[in-house]
Amino acid sequence: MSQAMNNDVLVDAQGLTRRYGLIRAVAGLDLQLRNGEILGLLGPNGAGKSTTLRMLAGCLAPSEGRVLIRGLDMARAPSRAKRHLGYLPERPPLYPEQTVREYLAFCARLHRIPRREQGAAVASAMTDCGLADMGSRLIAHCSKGYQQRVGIAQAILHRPDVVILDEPTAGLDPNQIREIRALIRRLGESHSVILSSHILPEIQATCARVAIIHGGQLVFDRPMRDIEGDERPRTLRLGLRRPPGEDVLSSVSGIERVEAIEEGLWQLTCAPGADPREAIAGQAARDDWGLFELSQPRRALEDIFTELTSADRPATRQAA
Ligand SMILES: Nc1ncnc2c1ncn2[C@@H]1O[C@H](COP(=O)(O)OP(=O)(O)OP(=O)(O)O)[C@@H](O)[C@H]1O
Repeated sequence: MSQAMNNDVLVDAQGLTRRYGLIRAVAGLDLQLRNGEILGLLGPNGAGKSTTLRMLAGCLAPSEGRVLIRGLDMARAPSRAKRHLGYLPERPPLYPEQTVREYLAFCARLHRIPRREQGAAVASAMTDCGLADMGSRLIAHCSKGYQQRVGIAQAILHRPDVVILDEPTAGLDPNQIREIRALIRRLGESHSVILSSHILPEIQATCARVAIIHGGQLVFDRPMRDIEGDERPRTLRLGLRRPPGEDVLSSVSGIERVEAIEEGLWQLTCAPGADPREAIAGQAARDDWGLFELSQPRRALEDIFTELTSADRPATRQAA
C-alpha cells in the first residue's frame, strides 16, 4: 500500500460530544481512522465507547461536533457516507427465525446492493466470515460465536472501506474469541477497522493502534508499536549463574545503574539512547557469567490503561 494511501483519512471525528439529558457521555472527542488501520477503542464500562461508535456509524446524532467519512459529512449526506461503512452494534440485530442466507439476503437489500449482485455479495461475505457451510442453518440454532460471524458478515456485505465493531467478542467463550479475533485480523487486510473493547488483551491481539477513552474523553491515542516498543530499552533484567561483582556490571558501556532484584538477578538502567544488550551478552560469554536471562520488561499497555483510567471520571454531569 502506498504511503499516500496510508495517509488517507477515512473517518474523521471532530469535537464529538453527546449528551443524554444532563449526562455528557462523550465530550469533545477527536479521532481519526486512516486507510489500512485497525484501531482499538479501549475504555472501562461506561466510558463512552458505544456512544462514540454509534455516532461514527451515523446511528446517533452528536450533540456537537461532526463526523466525516471519506470527507462526506454524516449529518449532511448520511446515505452516501454510510455506503462506506459497515457496523456491528453491541447487540447485533439478528432475526433468529431466519436462516443465515435469508438474513444476509435481507441485509443485502437493506444495503441497497443491486439485485443481480446480491447473491454473490452474500456468498462472498459468508466465505469471508467462515459461514460457507452455514447458509441453511437457522440463526437461532447457531452458536453465539457463529451468530457473531453472521453479525460481522452483514457489516461487510456491501464491501465498505470501514468496519465498525462494538465489543465484537463480548459474551463468547475462549475458542470463539480466538476465532473472531482471527477473523478481525483477516478483515483488517482488506478493510480499515475500528473495534471497541474494555478488555486489554483483545486490543493487543488485534489492533495496530489504540485509543483509550475515559469519562467520554480521549486520553491516549498511539500506535501499538510505540507501546510494545521497538524503542531502545530503558531498563533491562539480567540473570547470571556466575556473576562478577556489581562494579564489573556497572562498568559495561551503556549501563547507568545496577540494582539487585534477588540472588543472581538485576535490574539495569541503561544510559539514555544506549542499548548495552550486545555488550553484556558478549562479555557474559567471554567471562563465563552463565547468562540465563537478558530481557526488556516493557511498559505494558496495562500500566498505561490503569494509570489513565483509574482516576474517577464518570460521564460528566452538567449543571442545567
Ligand atoms: N440512552 C442513554 N440514556 C442515558 N444515558 C446513557 C444512554 N446511553 C448511554 N448512557 C450513559 O452514557 C455513558 C456512556 O455509555 P456508553 O454505553 O457509551 O459506554 P461504553 O463505554 O460503551 O460502556 P459499556 O462497555 O458498558 O457499554 C454511561 O454513563 C451511560 O450510562
